Amino acid sequence: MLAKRSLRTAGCRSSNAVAPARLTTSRRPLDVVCASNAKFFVGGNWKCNGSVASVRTLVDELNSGSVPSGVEVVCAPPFIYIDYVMQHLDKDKYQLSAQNCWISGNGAYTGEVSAEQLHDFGVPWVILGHSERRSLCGESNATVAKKTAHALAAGLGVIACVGETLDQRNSGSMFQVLDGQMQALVDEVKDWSKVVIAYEPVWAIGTGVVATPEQAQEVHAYLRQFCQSKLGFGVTDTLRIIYGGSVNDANCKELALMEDIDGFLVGGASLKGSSFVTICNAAGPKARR
Ligand SMILES: O=C(CO)COP(=O)(O)O
Repeated sequence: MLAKRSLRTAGCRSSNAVAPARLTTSRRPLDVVCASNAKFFVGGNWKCNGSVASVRTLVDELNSGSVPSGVEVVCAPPFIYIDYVMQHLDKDKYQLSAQNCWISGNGAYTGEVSAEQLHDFGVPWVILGHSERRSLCGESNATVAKKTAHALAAGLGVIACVGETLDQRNSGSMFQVLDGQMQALVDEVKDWSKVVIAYEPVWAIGTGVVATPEQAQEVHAYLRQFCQSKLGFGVTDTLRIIYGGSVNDANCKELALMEDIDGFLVGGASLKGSSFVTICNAAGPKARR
């Protein structure tokens, strides 16, 4: 494990929020590290939501919204709607992402979509290691890391997700869990220039219990220092570490102010065009031309 620091866990935003229990560790404060110099990054993970009609409406809403050119915005529809979204979403504002891909190339893998196929079809990004795939589909750290390396080799950019459960946070194993998830990636990934790390605490996903800006900042700084110690400043200078978990149009600005938050991965609020566009505009001075 890396440096030691204390965790502040009070102050969740939702009235029906269940705040993760307070805990302290004997961690030392982290060295100050610089936040990423790359563009602010906002991803919309539509998950397994939508219909032909609702996707059409969402695409229209997104196209009518104004997004700063200094923010990189990526939308991740379910596979079945990618073609429609590719045809109709404004490419000047939005890029496309898949939500998953297979661990290797084309072959006898019924029901899967390969990174090579995504690249061939013109999809530049893929989300890998989302906690829903880890918990519901049994994807291990090693699987996620191998998928990431394969997708990068196939030419995709990867939004690689990490994050702890509430039990792990409360029992004090959060940093070990994050270390394990990150180390697996460090072991497999050779070129980090097309990797975005999404810190998504599982207890904040779809719960309305957003991490406080301080909670998110603390983990982002930890992850950045982890990468700095393993990969060097050359990588962390441009590595985006984005936050996901109950981000919405009301809480995004406050989170975006934190030094080490380089963007967001948005679930529920990405299904409403106006909310997602507001989140894309939360970068403030972090939006780089
Ligand atoms: O899982 C998420 C994005 O990948 C976050 O989902 P919510 O924004 O709905 O909490």
